[in-house]
Amino acid sequence: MIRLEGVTRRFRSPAGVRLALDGVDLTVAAGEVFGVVGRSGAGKSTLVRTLNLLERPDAGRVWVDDQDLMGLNPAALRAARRRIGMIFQHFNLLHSRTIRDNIALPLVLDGRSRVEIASRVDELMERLGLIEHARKHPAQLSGGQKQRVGIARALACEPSILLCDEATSALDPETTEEILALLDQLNLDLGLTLVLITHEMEVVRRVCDKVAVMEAGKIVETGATADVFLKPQTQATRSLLAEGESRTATPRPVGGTVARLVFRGERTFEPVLSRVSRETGVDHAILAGRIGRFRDQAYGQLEVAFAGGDPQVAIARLRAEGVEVEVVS
Ligand SMILES: Nc1ncnc2c1ncn2[C@@H]1O[C@H](COP(=O)(O)OP(=O)(O)OP(=O)(O)O)[C@@H](O)[C@H]1O
Repeated sequence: MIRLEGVTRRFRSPAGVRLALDGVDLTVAAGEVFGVVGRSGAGKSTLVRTLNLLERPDAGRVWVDDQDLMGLNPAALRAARRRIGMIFQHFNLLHSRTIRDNIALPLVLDGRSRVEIASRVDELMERLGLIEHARKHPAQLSGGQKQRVGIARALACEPSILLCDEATSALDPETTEEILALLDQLNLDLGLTLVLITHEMEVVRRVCDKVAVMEAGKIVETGATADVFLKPQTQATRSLLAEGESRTATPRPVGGTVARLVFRGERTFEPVLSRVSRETGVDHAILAGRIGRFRDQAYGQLEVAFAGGDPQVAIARLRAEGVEVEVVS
């Protein structure tokens, strides 16, 4: 479990004082996959670096597994940090060392015996499909393979938490999917708590149970990913979600009632809209739409203009069928 209370971090530079974190409260439950999103400069990296005190807050508290990290002496903090692994956008591997030695490094620093190190590294290379690369150097591996090495190294001391700072941002879409599937599996197999910092909304949709949206050093919205993404409450979230949306054209103005419909789970695959149309005599034109998956459920979003009959009757029927309806105009 991770808990931040009133965490504040200021940076002083010739340009003045920058408030990177402004009284952040955050709770991440054990075993959760938690995403943190926001624009460049919102404070995401600073936030994730406070979780292991790589960045020491100026004010506030940081608890990890019921330990107050700010109150620990240096030796106790080093021990606590072993329970918190971290992976990075550019992998941060040692280029002069072999893959095997890169993975072994945290165990060597922790003073483990040679026998224990050998057996743990073998186990990690096996789990992450790296056996054939053991004697290679990082430069000989693809981006996806390097991130696997990063993950193996981060898992070496059996952490309960893995912090992922833009871990897929340097990877192509196919490799991103492969690494996300791996993180998803590690969460399920090991009960590992994951905190993912990302600017890619699709990453959050794909793997995160919960999400926090940051703006100017504050968390402006947080909750279950499906709730936050399907019913955003702040402009910051709406504009992040709107980026990369493919709207071929601004819809031509239409008369009548326009509504946004949200289908979740099994509803996504049922012909609810056409059934309601047929039974109520209310037609609809589809103005915009999207279907996809969150980690735990499918979803569909449609913007429709109702035509003919009584739109209120159709809306009441859709709601009775479990479709969420928001009337736009
Ligand atoms: N070491 C530092 N010295 C001075 N200012 C800093 C430092 N680290 C971060 N900042 C400032 O704090 C703010 C938050 O930065 P941070 O890197 O946490 O944002 P971010 O959301 O991770 O952005 P990005 O996605 O671009 O990495 C920014 O205004 C940044 O310029």
